[in-house]
Amino acid sequence: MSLQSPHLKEFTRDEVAEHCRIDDLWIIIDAKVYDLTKLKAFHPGGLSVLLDEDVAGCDATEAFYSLHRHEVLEKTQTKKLQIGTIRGETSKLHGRISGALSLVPYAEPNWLAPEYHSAYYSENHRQFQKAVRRFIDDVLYDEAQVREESGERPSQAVFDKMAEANMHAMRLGPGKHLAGRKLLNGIVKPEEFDYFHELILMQEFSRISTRGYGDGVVAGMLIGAPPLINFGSAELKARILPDILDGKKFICLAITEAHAGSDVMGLKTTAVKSDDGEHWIINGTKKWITNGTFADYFVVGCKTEDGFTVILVERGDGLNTRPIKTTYSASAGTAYITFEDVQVPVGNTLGEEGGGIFVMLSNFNHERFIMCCSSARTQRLVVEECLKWVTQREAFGKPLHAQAVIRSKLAAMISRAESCQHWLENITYQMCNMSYKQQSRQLALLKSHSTRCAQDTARDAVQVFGGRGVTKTGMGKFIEHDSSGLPSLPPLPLPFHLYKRSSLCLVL
Ligand code: HEM
Repeated sequence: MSLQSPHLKEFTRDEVAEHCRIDDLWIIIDAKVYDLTKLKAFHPGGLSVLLDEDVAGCDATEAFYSLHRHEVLEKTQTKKLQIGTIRGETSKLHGRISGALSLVPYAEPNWLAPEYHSAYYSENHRQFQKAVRRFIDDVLYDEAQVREESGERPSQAVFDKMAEANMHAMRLGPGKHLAGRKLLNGIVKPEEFDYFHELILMQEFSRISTRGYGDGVVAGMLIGAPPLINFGSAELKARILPDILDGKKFICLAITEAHAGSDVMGLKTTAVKSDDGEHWIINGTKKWITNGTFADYFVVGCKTEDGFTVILVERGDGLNTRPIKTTYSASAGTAYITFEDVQVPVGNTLGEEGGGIFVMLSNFNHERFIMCCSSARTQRLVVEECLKWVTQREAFGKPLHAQAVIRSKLAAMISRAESCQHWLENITYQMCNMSYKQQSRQLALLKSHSTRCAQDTARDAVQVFGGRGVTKTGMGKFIEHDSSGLPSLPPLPLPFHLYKRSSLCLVL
């Protein structure tokens, strides 16, 4: 049975060739016939390129793919331009297939490639990976691309679907917070969920390749909820945690200030006890707070009489948030926060009064782990984009990959991605078997290694893509996205801004 849409006709190549004029302009791309007569006035690449003698009325497949991403053909406006197909021929090229593995070499961690073996992953991990990929492709991917650009935060519909699968809870890693929850339709039992499941989850999330939206999907919870889980009172946890894990309420970590960032003891926000000793009165500011614009709860680092104390503040009188513009998308909800005589019950203190530094440090290992997962997977995406580009792009009469200098860069990128992934898997195995305290040194070293590799790979990718590596749309858009914010590293063909990505920063 033919799946061809009824409005599409069949043509021979000779018939298409007759339509090669400015007022009657057809082309063939991958056995599909497009009428570009109306597009020509709006084509971002201009008219003259469409009238070239090897484009107008011709098979422009190669010319098209050397300049456009496949997604251009998937847009509704482009689909309307298709008038038919070439008789006796079928299309061979397709875009992303939901849930599928990439066929580009090195685009997937090698435990997912059929020819490789791994001592770390069980059959359950493999089933879990398939289900998570399908979920992310179906539920998050398209919205992420649109909202990264518009700056809107992730929709409540996405949060709800994530909650239904218990994604929010799983993203916090193994632990008691999973108890009694049905994880991704029951694919893994809460007590069997381990750090490899978490690694898979984090890496599959990184594939959406939208930094702001990615952080908008509750990065605040990843760093804000652990202090509540580990140091909050039973009453506080029972009242607040379920709504957070169910995606109904949002929490963030509010430590950094305009005055001090990593110098936590230099913070100026104060919390002073009320005369009756029942409340904290908080005054001060916080800056660069991920998810702050939409959070309901703020885990706030304050200067107190005894030193540094962490307090959970609920959105209310005296607390105001406003968005601040950053290198990445406003989808992340990055905020500047002001506290003016904000009154908080003393029962909202997390951990000991004056013991805030311990509360903060206690989650660093896990944060490092998350960053290592994301950094290793993002490098692989860059490798995939580069491999696709050097294959389809021709320069000096041959594909880019025929140039030795390009092959050398690709080899270096691939080696870096492999080294980060394999060290990560080894550490993940240790995490499944070591105490939390024992894990810290290895994780800190891996984070340093992985983020440096990511910077080198971003720099090489910009060189492979040339001007497209600094262009927000088109072929190099993911490379620009990944490298924007990085400080210039010589020798570069063009100046570019370098990147400060939470998952790629160099702090140990
Ligand atoms: C279905 C047919 C086509 C559609 C819908 C289309 C659409 C587009 C779009 C959306 C862009 C902007 C890409 C971006 O930066 O995001 C673009 C750019 C461009 N297009 Fe097309 N195009 C088509 C066919 C062609 C063909 C056959 C050629 C001939 C070689 C061509 C040449 C170009 C050029 C030179 C650019 C500028 C590329 C750049 O800035 O790097 N287009 N086109």
